[in-house]
Amino acid sequence: MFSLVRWLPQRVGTRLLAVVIFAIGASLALALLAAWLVYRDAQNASRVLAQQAAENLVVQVAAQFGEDDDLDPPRPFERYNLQRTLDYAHQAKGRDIRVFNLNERIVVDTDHEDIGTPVPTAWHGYISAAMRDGAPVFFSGRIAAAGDVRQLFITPLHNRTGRLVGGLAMDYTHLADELTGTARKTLLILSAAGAFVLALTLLFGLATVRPIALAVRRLHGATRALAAGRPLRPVAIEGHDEFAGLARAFDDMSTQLTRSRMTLEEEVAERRAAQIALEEANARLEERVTERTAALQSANRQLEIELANGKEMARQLEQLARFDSLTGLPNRAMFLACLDVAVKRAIRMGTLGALMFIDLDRFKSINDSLGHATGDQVLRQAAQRLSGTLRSCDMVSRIGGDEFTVILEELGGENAARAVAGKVVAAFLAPFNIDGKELFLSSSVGLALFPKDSAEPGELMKQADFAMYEAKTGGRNRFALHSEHMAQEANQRLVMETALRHAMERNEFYLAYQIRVSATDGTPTGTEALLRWRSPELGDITPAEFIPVAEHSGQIIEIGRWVLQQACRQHSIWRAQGLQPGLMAVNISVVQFRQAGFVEQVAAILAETGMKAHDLELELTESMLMANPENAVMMMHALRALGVGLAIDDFGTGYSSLSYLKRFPASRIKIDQSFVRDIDINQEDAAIAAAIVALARSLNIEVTAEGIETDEQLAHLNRLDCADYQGYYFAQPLTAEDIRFALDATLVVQPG
Ligand SMILES: Nc1nc2c(ncn2[C@@H]2O[C@@H]3COP(=O)(O)O[C@H]4[C@@H](O)[C@H](n5cnc6c(=O)[nH]c(N)nc65)O[C@@H]4COP(=O)(O)O[C@H]3[C@H]2O)c(=O)[nH]1
Repeated sequence: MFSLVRWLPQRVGTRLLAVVIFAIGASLALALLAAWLVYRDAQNASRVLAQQAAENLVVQVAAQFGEDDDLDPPRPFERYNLQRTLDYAHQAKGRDIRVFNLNERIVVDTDHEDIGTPVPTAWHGYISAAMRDGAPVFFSGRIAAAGDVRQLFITPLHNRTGRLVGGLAMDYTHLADELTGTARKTLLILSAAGAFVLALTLLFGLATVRPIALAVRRLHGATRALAAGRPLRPVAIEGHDEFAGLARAFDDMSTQLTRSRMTLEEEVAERRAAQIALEEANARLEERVTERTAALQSANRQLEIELANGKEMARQLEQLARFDSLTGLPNRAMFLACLDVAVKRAIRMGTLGALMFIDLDRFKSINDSLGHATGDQVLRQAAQRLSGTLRSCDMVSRIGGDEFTVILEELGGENAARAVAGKVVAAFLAPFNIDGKELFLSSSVGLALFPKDSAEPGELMKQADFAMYEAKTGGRNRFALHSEHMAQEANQRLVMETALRHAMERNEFYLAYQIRVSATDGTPTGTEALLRWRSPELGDITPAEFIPVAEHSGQIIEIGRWVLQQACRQHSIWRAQGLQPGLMAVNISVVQFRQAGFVEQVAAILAETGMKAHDLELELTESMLMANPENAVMMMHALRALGVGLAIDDFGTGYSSLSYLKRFPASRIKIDQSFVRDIDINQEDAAIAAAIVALARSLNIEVTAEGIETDEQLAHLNRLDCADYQGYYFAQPLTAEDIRFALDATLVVQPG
């Protein structure tokens, strides 16, 4: 049975099943209706028959008593007749009948035992209805309390005059059973069959519809989820029916869909990312395009401005290329071009021209001490002064620094050139007024004539330069004309410069040492290292000759370091030999002093040679310090910090301001030879020497007098308060070897 129930839904569609159930139900309902109708008709028929029988009986009963007779109580005869009539009816037709009076007491009954008993109380209502309506009333009820339910009817009973005298109750169950028995059985069978079929159908329906509904609900839910785009879950209907097949197909489709959706989502995500990246790249591109456009526009504007300014700039560039921006005078390039033309013209025209080189004396120290702004103003005023002094046809140029040139053409003769040079020198005698301050400068002028001295511009320049150098070394504030002698000198300088280049590597230098002695007891207090150059080609050359050349060429830096190293090393050797060399004085050039890292160089040499710093004394010239006093003070402090002594050489020649002297941390002052030379015969020199000593003493600075040659000089100096003496009087500069012996000897100071 159950396997059938399970099998059926697999083969029958839900709708078909519903139709079948409906058809079976409808057929059963129709059959039941038909049976019920038959049963009802049979029942009605039994009632009609029963009523007819009752009416006959009533007629028969009524016929048994008189016209006005009553049934309460019935007369015996009447009762007898009535009883017989009923008994006959009972016997003939099997009908159970009773007659009751108006008091509802049974007066005649086919069941004799009930006569005289009241009718059952349950009948009262039906009796009243029948009496009131005058018509029979059918009902189901019990005759005895413990009896079966019977089909009964009650009908009123009248006597012959028509007066109501009681009622008649008849049990027509047999009749009804006869007529309705078949119909009732049919109805029962149909009902039972219908109930069974319906129950079976319901069971089938439930067994069939439930899984179907469940499957349909799951599938429906899944399709709705699919339609709404929600995540899909497996429908998972087991079995082999259409729903299971559909569910599998649906699950397969869901899996495919999920995969393709995931792929699609990935693709969408990738595309979205790509789109975002593209949009960002686009935005960046746009930004850059905007920036570039702005930059291009700006560059374009700039270009337009530059183009507009182009001509002006070209003009300015040309100006810059040919003219000096500070003074507005022609520059070196322009000057050279003009000189070339001037020389050629002079040759062609047979005239005389002159090239004038002008150098401003003391300009460097003004520039260093008062600053470049002041220096620039001086240069501008110098340019104006020159231009104002000369004729407009004379070409004034500035060729660099404080160097000016003038080209003079068509001169009457050599004297004319001298006259112009004299005018230039005179022009610089007047002070320069810079920001309310008066500055005194002078000029050194060199002259070369063309084509007389040379027809070659380069050579002319050199000649004029040498002449200017000559004027400068000759005491400044003057002019000098180029001469053969000068040319020779210049040539010699050139030769010397060339020879100097090889002097170091060929070991042509050596040091001489001049002893310095104590002014009180004449014992050696130190030595001064003096540089010597013995050139194989040029012979012995004095420092006074070659040091300016070495300074000019810059070779002095290398040479000076060598001197310092050599002197310190020698000092250490003497010490190692057990001598007491005292101080070692070493001359320092202005070029060395200005050199960056000079202090470090001194420290390194001391360390390298093992010499004690306090045994070393560096000699600096007064003019060197005054060239840039501020810087000099700084440098001197740094050197003193090393422990090195500092002597101001040639003191008295450099116009030191006393205020500066106070600030220079010098440990010694050397009175220049020029004051010592005539100290015994020249009162002024003697006074200056005395003043220097007094000043130094007041500043607690030691004094050395140098260049002492005679007893007279010494005698005069002995009256002053010098610490040391130095000069040929005591010792010539000697070789290191000779110094060894000299250091041992005690030199006696001759009293004046
Ligand atoms: N007439 C006379 N002269 C005397 C007497 N006693 C010494 N002298 C000379 O006077 C000079 C003294 O040196 P200075 O004043 O520093 O003057 C030095 C110094 O300024 C410079 N010099 C010498 N050696 C060096 C050096 O190594 N480096 C630098 N930068 N300059 C040096 O050259 C100058 C000349 O040096 P030198 O020719 O050696 O000349 C030396 C010395 O020989 C004397 O009694 N009478």
